[in-house]
Amino acid sequence: MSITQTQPWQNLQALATKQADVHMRDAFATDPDRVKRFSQSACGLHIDFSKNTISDDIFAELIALAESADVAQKRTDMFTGSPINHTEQRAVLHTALRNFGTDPIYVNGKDIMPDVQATRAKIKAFTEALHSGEHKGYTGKTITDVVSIGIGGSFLGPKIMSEALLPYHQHKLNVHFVANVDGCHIQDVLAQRDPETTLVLMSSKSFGTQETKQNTLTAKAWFLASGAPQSAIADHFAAISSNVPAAVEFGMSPDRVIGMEDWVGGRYSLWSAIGLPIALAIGYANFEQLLKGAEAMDQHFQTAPLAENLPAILGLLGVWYRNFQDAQSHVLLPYYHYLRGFPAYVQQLDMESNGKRNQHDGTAVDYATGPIIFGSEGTNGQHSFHQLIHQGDTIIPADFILPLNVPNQDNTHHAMLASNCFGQTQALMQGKTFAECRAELPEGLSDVEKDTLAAHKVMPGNKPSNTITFQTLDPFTLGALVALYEHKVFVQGVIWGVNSFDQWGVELGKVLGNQVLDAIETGTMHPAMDSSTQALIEQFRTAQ
Ligand SMILES: O=P(O)(O)OC[C@H]1O[C@](O)(CO)[C@@H](O)[C@@H]1O
Repeated sequence: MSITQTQPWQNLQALATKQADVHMRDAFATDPDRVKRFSQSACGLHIDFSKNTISDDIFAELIALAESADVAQKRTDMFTGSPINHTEQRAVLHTALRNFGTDPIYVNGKDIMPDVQATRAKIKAFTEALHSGEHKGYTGKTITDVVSIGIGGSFLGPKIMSEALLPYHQHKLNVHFVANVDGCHIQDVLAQRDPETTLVLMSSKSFGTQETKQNTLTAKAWFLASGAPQSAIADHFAAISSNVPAAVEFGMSPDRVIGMEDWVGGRYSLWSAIGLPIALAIGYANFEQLLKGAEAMDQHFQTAPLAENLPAILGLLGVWYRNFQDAQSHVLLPYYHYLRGFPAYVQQLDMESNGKRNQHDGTAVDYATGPIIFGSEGTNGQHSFHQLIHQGDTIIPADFILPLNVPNQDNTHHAMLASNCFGQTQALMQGKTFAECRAELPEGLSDVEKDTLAAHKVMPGNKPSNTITFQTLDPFTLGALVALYEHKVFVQGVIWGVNSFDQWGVELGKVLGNQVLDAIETGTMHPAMDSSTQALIEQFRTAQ
């Protein structure tokens, strides 16, 4: 039965019609306890979700919807290693990577936890060998810089979490991240490096990604062009991949390749060896805290009743806006400079997971699924796209994320940051009426001028937002925050009946891209190529 046939879904459709006449402003005015009922805390995170266009009835129906979609059972299936990524016949066990318990977790009858612990030990050993200077370059110098090459999940997690935890950097190594195949980036990064004190870390789950392989080949050529012997590759190149044979065939020394499992999705892989660059930046002890924060969120997700369950609440609110309020997108607004990359991280996590249109049995969905995710750091966004969020004709649910304290805090700056964060949520909720706008206009204007200007200044309000606060963004809290969004996405995928763990849609562009590359190199167009693509290739070839 499609989710749209369930009673909760039908009830929510009816409630949505009723809710259209309710403005949050009035809801707050008549219900002083609203914030108490619509706030929850766990794992050091506090979520105020009272500024949402929901009532108690709507919230109850959303919980019922999750029960009718059997979120609890699907959650257990994931945590216990069932092959829920059915189109790739794989388990989904990024949660095992941050499990510090002693219970076994079986995949195809094999307890995976000893391997998980062994990989953590390798991450620890590799980090300590570089931090202590034990691991030296071929000329005997200490490694000072790591160039981490990867893309997508093999780049966004490591880079953005390292950036977010800058106050926890150990300053033993400088870690540089390269993703794009645009040669400018790798050239710029290598131009500043000394081959004798640089280690290149190649991260690719599949070991089949063009950009990562080409960037690593360029780094290898740079290294050897410096006069380094081939034998030195083992000291200066390492890899992380689930395809260890391919890494070795590519020229990596076997003892410099750390494996990862195929039951870890790329966009869920920062907890695996793919997270090594994070450990290199913040130290293994802090990396373990990152894992422990996510473990705490896993335990909360597995045990908290749905109505008190942070990931379920965020997931269901997203479903309310996507399926009952015609929202197309969701904006993430971290009011913390170090978290400025978080929207980009969640973009891959959410859009590559739920940007799907088929249910498990293959039938096409007849309802909306994954939203467009975007965002930027606060207060910067206020001076660019918030105008549309406030006065545009579309609902854009927003997550405001704020640490209550920051390292080396300047109280004046931080109070201003917080005031803008909370003020934005209030303005979105409250809006400004025509009468309020008109009353403020200067006397000298005519009635027509006042009416016209006031109309332009009206802020409809009733715009939804969640506010996520926490004491400070330490590694534990960041781990919990990331796992919160992972499980939010999971809950939505279950409600929409899609497979959140494959990404078939990325393949065609790669195949056609290779055909275009062949045509660029040889001048021979692929027979099925359209005239536009052929013309673009011709233009490019002529310009070389
Ligand atoms: O780690 P890999 O296999 O190089 O893949 C990189 C990224 O490319 C994708 O497959 C998309 O093309 C992502 O899912 C993945 O995170």
